[in-house]
Amino acid sequence: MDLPDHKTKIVCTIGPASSSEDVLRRLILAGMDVARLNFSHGDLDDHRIMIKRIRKIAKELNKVVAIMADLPGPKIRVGIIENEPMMLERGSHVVLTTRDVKGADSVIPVQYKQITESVTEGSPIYLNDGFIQLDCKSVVDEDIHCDVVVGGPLFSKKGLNLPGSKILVNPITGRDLEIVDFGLQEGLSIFCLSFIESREDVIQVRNYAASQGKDVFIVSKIERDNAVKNINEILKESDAIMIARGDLGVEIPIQHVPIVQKDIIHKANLMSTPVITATQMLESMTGNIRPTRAEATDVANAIIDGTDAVMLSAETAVGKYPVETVQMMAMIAHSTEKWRDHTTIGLEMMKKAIQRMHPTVEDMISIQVNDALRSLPVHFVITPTVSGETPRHISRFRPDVWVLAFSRYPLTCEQLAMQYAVHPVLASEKVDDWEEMTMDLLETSNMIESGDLLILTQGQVSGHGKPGGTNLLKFIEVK
Ligand SMILES: Nc1ncnc2c1ncn2[C@@H]1O[C@H](COP(=O)(O)OP(=O)(O)OP(=O)(O)O)[C@@H](O)[C@H]1O
Ligand SMILES: CC(=O)C(=O)O
Ligand SMILES: [K+]
Ligand SMILES: [Mg+2]
Repeated sequence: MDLPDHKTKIVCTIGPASSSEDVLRRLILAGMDVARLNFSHGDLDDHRIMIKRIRKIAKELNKVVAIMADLPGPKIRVGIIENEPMMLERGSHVVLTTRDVKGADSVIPVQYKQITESVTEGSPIYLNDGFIQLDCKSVVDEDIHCDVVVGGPLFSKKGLNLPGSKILVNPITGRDLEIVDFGLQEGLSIFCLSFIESREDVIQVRNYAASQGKDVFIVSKIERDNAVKNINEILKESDAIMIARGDLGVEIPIQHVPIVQKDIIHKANLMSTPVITATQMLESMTGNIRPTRAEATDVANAIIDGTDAVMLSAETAVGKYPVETVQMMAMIAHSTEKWRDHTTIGLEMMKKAIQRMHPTVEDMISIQVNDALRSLPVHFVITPTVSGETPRHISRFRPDVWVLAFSRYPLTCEQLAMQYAVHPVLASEKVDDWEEMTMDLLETSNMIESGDLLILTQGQVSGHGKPGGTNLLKFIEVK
């Protein structure tokens, strides 16, 4: 068993720059915990190949690497631009059209047919993550006439945002459900829902999978104003949250993003819901070997805010330095986490907040484990788990020792790969004495020595493998 020297988890978007076996292997060795497949790009056959390849290499390296399918949702995109990039000049006039044409001569095709109903005179329209801004002047049949307020180069398939306008399509599209079918067939369980607005959207996908007899792990992407407003109800229904700052930073005023990030992370931490901070974290490393000071600080601040995982998009999908970017992220995490160990303010705040919210037995166990970690020189926390609940509860306090989560269930291990300070380990089906098994493993891996102190959490032996039953805390001194 190899433990990294940072506890923040790293999510990498896989794309042309990272799809070879060699790069994937180096990404995993550099610290990739979760591979994100963005189903907005590539076809299902490409994704099938990637799933097989990632699984094969993870197995060779004996490492849990989760695969996360990010569904397109109703993301609006421009179509194909003939001579890329199309340069949009400030003050000039362009036409967005739903006609089936290629982009040329200031005419830009858009795939979302109802855009002509969504916008009216005065509606702001953003392209390419908000870098280009248009102002709607008039809608004539299938054409939207616009002034360019902020210009720039436009490439094919870039996103289009309409903050403040009503989007006339359900956040969960037919295409999304087809991809869920595909993912379930390929043995995936983790799905990211793009542009959701309410708990109903999450429930729809969960019920859809349940109707096929499958459990899914849902990562709700917060990238619309309504999702920010409905964060409490969305958190209750979701298994994880992603702060998808790319679209979020256009859908809400960009100056609100930092505080929304802190607020959502805090709420997710209290509920033991893992949270991923995404987009532009080390963006300049797409082309450069070093990040900017602001980017390095952004990664560190997200960790200090309490994020479980940090995510790379273009940096690993299409960047020049995918492996170096992951190494950089790991170094920033390592350095930042060392600082966190010197503060207990977070622990006290978390304890008070949890005690105000009707704590359960599991909440109290997690508080006691973390209290013990502050007072005693504990080496590891060992949490045999069925659903992953116990390690998640303990992890939310951001402990400075590893929580070793042993599970018989491969999907539980994958789902724990995005959890701060939790190291999932796939255990054999046959284990019945967890204490004996884990002690043997730690000894043979030379991870413990005589006199070391460990904590083991245990549930009632019900024989049903029913999750949620952890009610014992045991201190073990290594003989
Ligand atoms: N599988 C892929 N194939 C080709 N390019 C990809 C792939 N995945 C990502 N990219 C590229 O990397 C960039 C950043 O990736 P990212 O996943 O953030 O996509 P996005 O298009 O901005 O949309 P989203 O809002 O869904 O994240 C994209 O603009 C795209 O050019
Ligand atoms: C990741 C993503 O979808 C975003 O940042 O918008
Ligand atoms: K997507
Ligand atoms: Mg997005």
